[in-house]
Amino acid sequence: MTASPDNERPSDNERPSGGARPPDGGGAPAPAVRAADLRKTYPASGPRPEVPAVRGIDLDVPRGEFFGLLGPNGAGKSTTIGMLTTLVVPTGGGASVCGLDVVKDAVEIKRRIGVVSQNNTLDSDLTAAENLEFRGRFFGLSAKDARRRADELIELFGLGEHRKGNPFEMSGGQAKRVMICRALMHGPEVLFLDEPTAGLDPQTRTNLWDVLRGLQEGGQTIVLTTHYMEEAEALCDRVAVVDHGRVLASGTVDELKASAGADTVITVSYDDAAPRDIEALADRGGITKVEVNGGQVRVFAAEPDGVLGELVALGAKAGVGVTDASQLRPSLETVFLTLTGREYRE
Ligand SMILES: Nc1ncnc2c1ncn2[C@@H]1O[C@H](COP(=O)(O)OP(=O)(O)OP(=O)(O)O)[C@@H](O)[C@H]1O
Repeated sequence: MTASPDNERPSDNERPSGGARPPDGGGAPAPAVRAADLRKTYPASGPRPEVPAVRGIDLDVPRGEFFGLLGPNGAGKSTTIGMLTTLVVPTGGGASVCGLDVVKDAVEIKRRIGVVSQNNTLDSDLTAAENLEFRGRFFGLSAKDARRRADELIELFGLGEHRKGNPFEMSGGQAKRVMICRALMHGPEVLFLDEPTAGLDPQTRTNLWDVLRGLQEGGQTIVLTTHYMEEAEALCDRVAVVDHGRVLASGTVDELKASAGADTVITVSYDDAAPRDIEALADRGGITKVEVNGGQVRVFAAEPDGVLGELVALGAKAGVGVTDASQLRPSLETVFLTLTGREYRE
C-alpha cells in the first residue's frame, strides 16, 4: 500500500513539537534531511484499527548524499517519504528538510524539493515537454526559461523522440524519466524518489540507475525508497534498513555487511525434523550461529566452505532428506536475515 496525502491534521497536542530544525545562517548548510523519533499512526477507519506505520525513525542525510530507505512492502518507507515531502502529517517526533520543519515550513520545503512518486502522475492532457514547462511555470520560471530548462532535461534524459508524446502512451521507464525531469525543473536541493524502478524490467531498471548515478555525480542530493536490495547496493552511499516502521540498521552497505551480515547464510530444509546433532555445528570454528526451526536449518558462517555438504551428510545419517538448499553470500539480504531472523520478502 502506498501512503497517500492525508488531510487529517493532528490536533495541537499531538502535533510534532518542532522537529529537528538546525540553526539557520552561518556555518555549514543544514543537512538535506534530519528526522528524530519521527512517527505516523494512521487513525482507525471503520472496522480497520489504527495503523502505526512509522514508529520512531531517526535519519541524518548530508547534502550530496545518495541515501536509501530499504525495506519490504509495508515497512513504512512511503509514509516516511510522505512526511519528509510534507504530504503526510507526522503524529509524533519531527523532521527537517534543508533545515526547514516539515510541518511549520511545508510550503517553503515544497519549493526546495523534487518528488517522484510511485505512480504515473503526469498530466495526460499535456505532452511530455508541456508537462515539464507547466511545472517550470508553476515554480515561477518565465515561458522562455521553462522551455529552455525542459529542452535541457529532455536532452539529458534521452527523451528527444518523446517530447511531444503522451505520457500515458510511453513505456513505464520513459514515463518515469519524464517524471524525474519534471521533478528537476526548478532545480530542487533534494530529490525524493519513491520506488523509482518498481515494476520496470531489469534492463530499464539499470538504465534508470545510470540516470540517477549521473544526477548524483552532478551534485544532486537524492533520497529514495526501494524494496530491491540490489538497487540499494548499486546506488546508495548509505542505507537505512526499515521494517515494521523502524530503522533496524543504517550505514554504508559495507558497514552494514560488516556489522550485521558478514556471514554467508546457508539454509537447508529437510523433509522431516532436522537432525539433532546439527546444533553442535555452532561450536565449530568459522560458524557464528546455527538456527533450527522444525525441518529448517540456517547456518551463519564466516567460513562456509563444506558446510552445505555437511548438512546434507548429517541429514543422510539421520535418515532425513534435503528438499531445498540455498547459500547467500554476504549482502544486504544477509544483513536483513541477521537482523530480523526472517528472509527478505519483496
Ligand atoms: N493512507 C493510509 N491509511 C492507512 N494505512 C496506511 C496508509 N498508507 C499506508 N498505510 C499502511 O501503513 C503501513 C506502511 O505502509 P507504507 O506504504 O508506508 O509502506 P512501504 O514500506 O512504502 O510499502 P510499499 O513498498 O508497499 O509502498 C502499511 O501497513 C500500510 O498498509
